[in-house]
Amino acid sequence: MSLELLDVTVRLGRGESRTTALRELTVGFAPSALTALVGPSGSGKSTLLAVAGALLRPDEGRVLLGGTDLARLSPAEQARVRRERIGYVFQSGNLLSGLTALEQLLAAASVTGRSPRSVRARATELLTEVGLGHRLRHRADQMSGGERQRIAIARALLLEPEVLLVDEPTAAVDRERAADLVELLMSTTHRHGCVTVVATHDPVVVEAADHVVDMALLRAGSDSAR
Ligand SMILES: Nc1ncnc2c1ncn2[C@@H]1O[C@H](COP(=O)(O)OP(=O)(O)OP(=O)(O)O)[C@@H](O)[C@H]1O
Repeated sequence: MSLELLDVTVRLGRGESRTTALRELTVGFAPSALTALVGPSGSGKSTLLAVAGALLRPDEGRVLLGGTDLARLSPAEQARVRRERIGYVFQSGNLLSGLTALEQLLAAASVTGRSPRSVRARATELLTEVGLGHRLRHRADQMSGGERQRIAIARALLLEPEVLLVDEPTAAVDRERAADLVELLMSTTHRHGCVTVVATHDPVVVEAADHVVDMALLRAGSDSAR
């Protein structure tokens, strides 16, 4: 199932700080592919992820996931799409305070109606894949930024979303770990056939990606895909 933004315009802020963050932007993201979203600071990468993830309703334009226009859904329908179809790995992490790494994943699964028991083995496997197998029972709020980011990746992958939106996944980790994370995101994308969009400045991600979309070129009216 592909994800398309058609003629999307987003204005943010009020009064003097009012900014057109995205202007008449059209871009498509293919399933079973990881797209690196690059571009200078302020070019709209985070805004694009928010619109693509039904976190922000565009002022104009359509956001098509399969046949569904996410921009036209009611707030309740958008919430359901967010819960059931989209995985987010954002810098803030949005982890729950007081819970261990493993509990973060089990709690996320229970929100979508899966029993903790049925997902425990898979959650353990994913945390091991992101290099936290030895820290399953450590509290996430006592871990580093990079470790918390890795928990957020494992949590998103556990729910096997159709769309995986990732903001700067390698910003807080060392080079070796960055390569491992990219490999995990790539293999998961290809295995599950999801649409993966990764906003990044990191050449490690750009090199590995199936496609690259440059916000600077999009704004100029075209996009670069390879
Ligand atoms: N709440 C807001 N109010 C007004 N303008 C905003 C707001 N949030 C973002 N902007 C502006 O919208 C534009 C796009 O911002 P966005 O955060 O999407 O860029 P980005 O490419 O993700 O940047 P970075 O690489 O620095 O994270 C920028 O010009 C930014 O200043």
